[in-house]
Amino acid sequence: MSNRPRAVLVLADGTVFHGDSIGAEGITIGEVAFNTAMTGYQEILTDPSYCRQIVTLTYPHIGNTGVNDEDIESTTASRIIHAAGLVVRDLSLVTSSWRSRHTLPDFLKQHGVPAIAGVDTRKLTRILRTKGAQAGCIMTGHIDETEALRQAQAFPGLTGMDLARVVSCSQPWEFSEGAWSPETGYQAAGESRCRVAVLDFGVKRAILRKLVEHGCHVTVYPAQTRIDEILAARPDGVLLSNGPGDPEACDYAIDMARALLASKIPVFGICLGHQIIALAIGARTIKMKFGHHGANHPVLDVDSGRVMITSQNHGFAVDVDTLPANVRVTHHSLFDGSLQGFELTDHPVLCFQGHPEASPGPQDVNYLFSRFISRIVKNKQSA
Ligand SMILES: NC(=O)CC[C@H](N)C(=O)O
Repeated sequence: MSNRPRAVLVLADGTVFHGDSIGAEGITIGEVAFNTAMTGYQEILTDPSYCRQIVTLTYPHIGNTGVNDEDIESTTASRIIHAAGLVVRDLSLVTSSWRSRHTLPDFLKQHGVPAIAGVDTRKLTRILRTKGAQAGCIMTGHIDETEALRQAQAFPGLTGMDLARVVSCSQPWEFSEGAWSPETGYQAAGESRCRVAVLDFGVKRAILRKLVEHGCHVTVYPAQTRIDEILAARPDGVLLSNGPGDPEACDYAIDMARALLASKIPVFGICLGHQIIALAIGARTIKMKFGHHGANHPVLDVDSGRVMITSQNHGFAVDVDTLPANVRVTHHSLFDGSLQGFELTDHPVLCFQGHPEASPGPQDVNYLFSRFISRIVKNKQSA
């Protein structure tokens, strides 16, 4: 037994896991999700899409490379870690990376996020896979298991929760950071070829960087920005970002997307953005049993017949049976057949459920950014 302070993770079904506290002291509740990525705990913790979720990493040894200043996905200085809590099997005793600035426990403490180590994450994952996603509570400091169970059971669940407006920025702002290289760090934006408006539902920095890398001048807008304000800025393309919570609860974004589709501006929807566009055209979304969270999910690119290994993080999905006739399915999951990508036959719109920007994960579907930019260039030429 270690001499670290104790912690418990209590699931809403009453299962109790004992372990060590490796983060902030206190209590946190959220939906417990498991992520199978072998690397990238820093990107995962700071991805705004994990708001109100307690992340369990199935890879057993976590913290080895510490935390650096570059791999933070959050765009807001006021909230760096978005995950509600962290569950790991084994915390590395040693931190080693030339970029490391903090240890993982120090980072968690600094940002007030409770975390537990020493948990049998295989057992936990099997429970989540078998019974489906459920709420949980991590409690550290003074531990009262009955109270932790009460709190876990009181979590209302992510269905119906609009979290995009919670994590979004409050003012429009410009982003100009390009790709990272070990020699130069993040490169400054070069000359821009087009102007892209990004609707921030909880956007990851990696998405913004990809746009800059492709020669876009990027303006980021709050989730509830009115369509007139976006169109008044005359963007050449619009990106609807990833984000946390239930897409169906984002009625303002669905209305905005519907109005956007009435224009002929090229649109790219990623993850929550993909779901919002699907809702705007009359399809439905459903809560998945335990979602897709990982960096090794095979997805079929229907056009090329090639299998892409993708980064995924979603708990809701578009119901493929509710798609209208003007949808052309471009990608589907080879794990469970769920919809992964579509285009519209009557509008330059492309949508992807996974994460083409990776971060963490493979870069196989990076080509969607080039496709979006070539649509923009084509549209500009024909205007
Ligand atoms: N990464 C995302 O954008 C997630 C989208 C949505 N919140 C879901 O869980 O399905």
